[in-house]
Amino acid sequence: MDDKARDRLIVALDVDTVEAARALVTTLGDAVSFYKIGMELAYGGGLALAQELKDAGKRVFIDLKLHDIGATVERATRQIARMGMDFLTIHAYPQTMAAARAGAGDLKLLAVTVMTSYDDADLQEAGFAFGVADLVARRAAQAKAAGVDGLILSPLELSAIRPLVGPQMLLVTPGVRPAGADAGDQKRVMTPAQAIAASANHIVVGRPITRAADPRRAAEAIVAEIHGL
Ligand SMILES: O=C(O)c1cc(=O)[nH]c(=O)n1[C@@H]1O[C@H](COP(=O)(O)O)[C@@H](O)[C@H]1O
Repeated sequence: MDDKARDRLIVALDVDTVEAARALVTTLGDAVSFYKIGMELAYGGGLALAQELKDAGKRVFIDLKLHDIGATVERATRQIARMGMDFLTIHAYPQTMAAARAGAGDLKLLAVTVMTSYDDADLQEAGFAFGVADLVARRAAQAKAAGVDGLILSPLELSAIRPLVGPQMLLVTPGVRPAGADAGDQKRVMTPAQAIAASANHIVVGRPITRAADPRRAAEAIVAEIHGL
C-alpha cells in the first residue's frame, strides 16, 4: 500500500447511521486513511464517530459547510476545533471566512467555492452575476485574503486556480469519478488521476466507493490510479 497515494483520497461517509458508517470503515480497513463526515451522518450521530475515527488513527474532515452570522460561525468553528479534527468546511463568503478564521486555531479551514453540482445556468438561476469560472476565481482570492487554508472546488477549475493561490493553499476536489462511473448529480467532474495531475492535494470520493459492490476494491483501484501517475 502506497501511503502517500492513499492519503490523497478522502472517502465521504455519506450514510444515514453510525452503524452503517462503522461497517464501511471496517470493510475499507487500511485501504483508507482519511474520512469525511458530512451533514447526513453528522445529523445521525456522526460527530461521536468522528472522535472514534481519530482515536483509531484516521484523519477526519468535518463537512458542515458553515454559513451564518459571524458570531455564530466563530463559536461553532471553535467547537469543532476543540474536537481536534483535521478539516472543516465553510462557505466562501468573506464574513463567514473571517469569522471561522477567528475561531479555528490549528483546525484547517476549507472554503467551498461553487458546489460541483452547479453549472453556469444554476448560478444564474440563483441570482449570481458571475459564471462558475469567475465566481470560483473571485472566491479563491477572497479566501486567500482571509487566511483560509484551502478550497473546495471542482477539478475542472484547478489549472486556473492553482496559479492564483500558490502552492501552499490546499485544493480539495469532490466531483471525482473513475472512468466510466455514473456522475449522478455532479456536473463538473474528472477522474482521480486527472484531478491529482491537475494539482489537487486531496480528492473526495463518496458513492463510487460507498455504493460499490466491493468498496475496498473500489478504494484500492483509486489509490492505485493515483500511485500510477
Ligand atoms: O464540500 C464538499 O465536500 C462538497 C462540495 C462540493 O462542491 N461538491 C461535493 O460533492 N461535495 C461533497 O463531496 C461528496 C461527493 O460525493 P460523491 O458524489 O458521492 O462522490 C459529497 O459528500 C458532497 O457533499
